Amino acid sequence: MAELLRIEHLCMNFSGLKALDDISLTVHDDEIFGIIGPNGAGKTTLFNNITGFNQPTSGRMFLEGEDMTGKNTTAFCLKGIARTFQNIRVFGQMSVLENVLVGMHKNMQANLFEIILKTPRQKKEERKAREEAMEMLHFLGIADAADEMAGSLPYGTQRKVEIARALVSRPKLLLLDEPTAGMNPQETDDLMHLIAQIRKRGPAVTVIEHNIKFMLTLCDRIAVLNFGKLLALDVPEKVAVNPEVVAAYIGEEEE
Ligand SMILES: Nc1ncnc2c1ncn2[C@@H]1O[C@H](COP(=O)(O)OP(=O)(O)OP(=O)(O)O)[C@@H](O)[C@H]1O
Repeated sequence: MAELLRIEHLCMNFSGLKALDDISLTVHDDEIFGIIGPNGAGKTTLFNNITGFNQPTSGRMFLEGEDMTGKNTTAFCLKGIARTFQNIRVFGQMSVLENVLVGMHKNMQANLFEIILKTPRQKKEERKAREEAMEMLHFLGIADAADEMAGSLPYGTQRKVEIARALVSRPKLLLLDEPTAGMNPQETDDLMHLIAQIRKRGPAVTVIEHNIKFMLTLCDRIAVLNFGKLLALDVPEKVAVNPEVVAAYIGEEEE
C-alpha cells in the first residue's frame, strides 16, 4: 500500500460559497475510496479539483508525491488520472469501439504525418489499439455492442462505455462520479462486482455515490462531505455508525 493522491487543506470558493472547506485526505494505490454526502456537499467539486477541471482557491494536491496544484486536465491525465461524469459523456454518434479508442489517444505514438500516410508502424499501432479496446469491452461485458452507436444504447451500457474509455488510458486512479445513476438493481449489483475486478486489474478507484448500501459494501474507506467540510473518513463499518454522519446523511438517505 502506497500513497497515490494526497490533498492538503483544499478550499474551493464560488463567489463566497465554500464548496470545499479545508479538505485533507490521502488515497492509497490499492484501495476503493468512497466519497458520500448530501446534495451540494462538494463531492463533484472535489473530483473537478483532482482532475484539473477547476483550480482550487487554496491548498495543495500531490500525485505520487508530485505537486499537481494548479495543473490542467492534460497534466492530470498524463499523470494517470481518468474519470467518468455524473452526466454520461459518450460520443453518441460514434460506435462503442470508436469511443474506447479515443481513450487510448494519450498512449499512442504515431504522429500526424504517419497517420496521414498510414505507415506500417501506424497500422500496427492501430491494430494493437483495436485489440486492446476489444479486450476491454470483453472485460466489461459489452463486446457485443462494439459496432453500435454509443448514443443508442441503454443507460447502463453507456456508463460502461465511459468506464472502458477511461480504463484504456491505463490510469493509476479511476474516478467514478455516481456510476449507478439510472441503473436498475441488477445493473448496480453487476457494476459493484466490476469495480472490485477493476481494482484487481490495477487502478485504485475513487467513487462518488448516493447508494449507501453500494458504498458500504464496496469501499475500503469512505470520506463523508457535508457543506464542503470533511465530516468523517473511516472504514465503512465505522462510517455507518458515526452519529454525525447518520444525522447529516445516512439517516436521511434511508428514510
Ligand atoms: N461552477 C459553479 N459555480 C458556482 N457554484 C457551484 C459551481 N459548481 C458547484 N457549485 C456549488 O458548490 C456546491 C457543491 O456542489 P457539488 O456539485 O460539488 O456538490 P455535490 O456534493 O457533488 O452534489 P450532488 O450530490 O448534488 O451532485 C453546491 O452548493 C453547488 O451549487
